[in-house]
Amino acid sequence: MLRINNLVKTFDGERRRRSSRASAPREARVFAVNDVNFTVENGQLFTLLGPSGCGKTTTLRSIAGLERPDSGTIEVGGRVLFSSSEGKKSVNIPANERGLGMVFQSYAIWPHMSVFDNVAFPLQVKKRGDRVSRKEISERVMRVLDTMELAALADRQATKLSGGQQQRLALARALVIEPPLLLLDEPLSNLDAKLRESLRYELKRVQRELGITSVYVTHDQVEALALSNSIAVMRDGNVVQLGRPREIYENPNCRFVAEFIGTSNFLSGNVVAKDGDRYTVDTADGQLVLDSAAALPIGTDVIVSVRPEAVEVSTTSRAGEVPNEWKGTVLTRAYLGDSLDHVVGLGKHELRTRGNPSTSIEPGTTVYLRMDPAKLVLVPVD
Ligand SMILES: Nc1ncnc2c1ncn2[C@@H]1O[C@H](COP(=O)(O)OP(=O)(O)OP(=O)(O)O)[C@@H](O)[C@H]1O
Repeated sequence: MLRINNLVKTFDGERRRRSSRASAPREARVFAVNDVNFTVENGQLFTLLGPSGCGKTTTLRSIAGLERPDSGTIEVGGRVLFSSSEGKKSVNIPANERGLGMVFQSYAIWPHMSVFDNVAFPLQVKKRGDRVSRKEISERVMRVLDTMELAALADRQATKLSGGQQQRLALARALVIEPPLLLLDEPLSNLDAKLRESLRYELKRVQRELGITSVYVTHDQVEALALSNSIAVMRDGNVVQLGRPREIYENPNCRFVAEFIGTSNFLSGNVVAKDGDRYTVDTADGQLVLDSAAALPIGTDVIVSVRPEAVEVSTTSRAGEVPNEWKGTVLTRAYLGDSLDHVVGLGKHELRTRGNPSTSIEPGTTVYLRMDPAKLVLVPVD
C-alpha cells in the first residue's frame, strides 16, 4: 500500500527562467505540489491526471526519491520512504534504495545490450546480501519476458526493436525486480495512436495479472479512464477530485473536472425548486429537472453539465410523457466512426449530442432533445 500524507513540494520560481534573462525579477516560490493526500491499495492502478504543470510529475518524482519534498510523508508497504515530521528525525531514503520500479516517457533502454541483458542488469547489480544466482536471474528474466511477449526476442539487440517493443522492454526491466510499487510517467506518450491503444490494454493485463500496485501519470483522460482503478484529478498542485473512473466521469465535482474529462455542454442556471434530491433549474433555454445529492438552496446559481451522450435526439416529440424535452434545430453533424455528433441550436445556446451513427439527421431539421434527469450533473459555479 502507498500512503501519501500532506505532501508539499515548492520550487524557486526563478530557476527555470535563469537562462532566458539574467536580470528577470525573482518570482515567488511555485507550489508544484500543495498538500496532496492519497492512498493506493495493494494491486490497484492509481492515476494522477491533469493538464501540463499541475504537479503530477513532481508528485511521482517525490515518491521515486528524485525530488526532496518540503514536507509530508511517503510510505510504501509500511516502510517510510520520506518523512519531514517536525520535531522527530526526518527520513529521506535515497532513490536507489527505495526498490521501486520506474518507467518513463523516454524508455531509456541500454542500446548496447541485448533484450535479455537489459532485463537481467537490475538483478546483476544487486548488493551483496541481496545477490541473485545466475540460474535465478535467467529464470526471472525469461518469466518476465514471457509476460511481456518478448521471450522470442531475448537475444536481439535492444535498439533493433520497434518503439512498442522497446517500451515493453522498459516495463519488463522495471518489473523484474518485483517492486512493491511501479511508477509510470506517461509511458505511452511517445508511441503512435494505434500502438498506444494496444499497449494500454497490454499494460492493464500485466498489471492485473501480476497484481502490481502502480501509480500512473498522464494528461490523457481516455488513458486514465481505461486503465485506472482510481483517478486523482490535479490542478495547480492540488487534488481536486479523487474517485473511480466512472464516478469522476459521471459526477464531476466542479466545472474544471467536467471540462477536463470528456466533452460536456455547460448550461448556466438557477435553482427554482427542490424536492429531496430532485432539483428544478431554470436556464436561458428552458427548464430542466435533475437528480443531485448536492445540498444547494433555492436561488443558487449553478451549472448543469450535460454529456453529449446523455442527450437523445429525435424528430418526434414525446412532450408530456417524459421530462426535459427541448425543441431545437440541427446545425451541423459529424460522423466519428463509432458515433455521430449533432450540434443542435436552441433559443440561446447550442448543444452537442452524441449517439449511434445509424441516426443521422440533416442540418436544418427540427428535432426534440430529451435529457434523462439521472444523467444531468449539477456543478457549483467555480
Ligand atoms: N525543477 C523545477 N524548477 C522550477 N519549477 C519547477 C521545476 N519542476 C517543476 N516545476 C514547476 O512545478 C509545477 C508542476 O510541474 P510538474 O512537472 O510536476 O507538472 P506536470 O503536471 O507533471 O506537467 P507535465 O504534464 O507538463 O509534465 C509547474 O509549474 C512547473 O513549472
